[in-house]
Amino acid sequence: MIELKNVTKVYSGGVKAVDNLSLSVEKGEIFGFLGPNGAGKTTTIKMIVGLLKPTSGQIKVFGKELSKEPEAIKQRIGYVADEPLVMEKLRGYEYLNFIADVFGVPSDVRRERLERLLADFKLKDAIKDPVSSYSHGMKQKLTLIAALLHAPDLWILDEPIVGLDPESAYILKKMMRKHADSGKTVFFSTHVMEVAEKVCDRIGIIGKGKLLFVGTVEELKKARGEESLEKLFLEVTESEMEATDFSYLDAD
Ligand SMILES: Nc1ncnc2c1ncn2[C@@H]1O[C@H](COP(=O)(O)OP(=O)(O)OP(=O)(O)O)[C@@H](O)[C@H]1O
Repeated sequence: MIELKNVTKVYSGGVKAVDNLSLSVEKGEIFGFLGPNGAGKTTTIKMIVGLLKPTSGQIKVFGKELSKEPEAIKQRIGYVADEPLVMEKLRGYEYLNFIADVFGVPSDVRRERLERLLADFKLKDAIKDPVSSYSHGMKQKLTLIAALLHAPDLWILDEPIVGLDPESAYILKKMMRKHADSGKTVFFSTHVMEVAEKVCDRIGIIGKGKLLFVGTVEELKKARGEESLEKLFLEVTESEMEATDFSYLDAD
């Protein structure tokens, strides 16, 4: 479904954000992409959705080479960025209709899907309001709905859970499971270990642009011992947090 082969991205300033990364994500799975801040998750995701070009390496999605058939691939992807960027001057429904037009969603299908998605994410009441009046979480839900409107085969979600209220997070996790169980694919990044542990079929851990682990959480635990995923994550990414002395924060 997604295949990255020796993918490297060096930004113009010289930062090597992704370093010779090879990874396969299978059809029908929820794949969680984990890594500390600045590890290269967003850069990888932006390359998979065709927003950034790799410096070297090859990316295939749906068995097609991204550099050769970008449009055909993008039509089948639903992408949510880590920062909800919505045209603020539009009203919610204007934005969603604009996106549905871009993806050519027929009006009857659009109406039905919108009805369901707006109800599920409790955004029905706000849909007539200008996006500029939305909270961060509401904008996030709007971009999620926009990404799912054309019923994409592949969902690519950059930090989709943080910022959502518990009910919306629960609904999204359920939707992700249903999507994968119907033979489709979900690739998402997260910092939240609990989400990764509960929701993902497999995880990939990235640190300083390099892939440090790929497999199931059980495999990770087997390889490293029965620790909490959080502790394993810190170990794998060689975090120094365990050894840090925080006593300087205490009052005398
Ligand atoms: N446009 C850019 N130009 C130069 N360097 C960049 C650019 N975008 C990201 N970087 C650098 O590339 C590295 C990887 O960043 P990236 O945003 O991919 O990490 P991330 O894992 O998504 O982090 P976070 O969890 O904080 O969102 C970082 O060192 C970052 O400073």
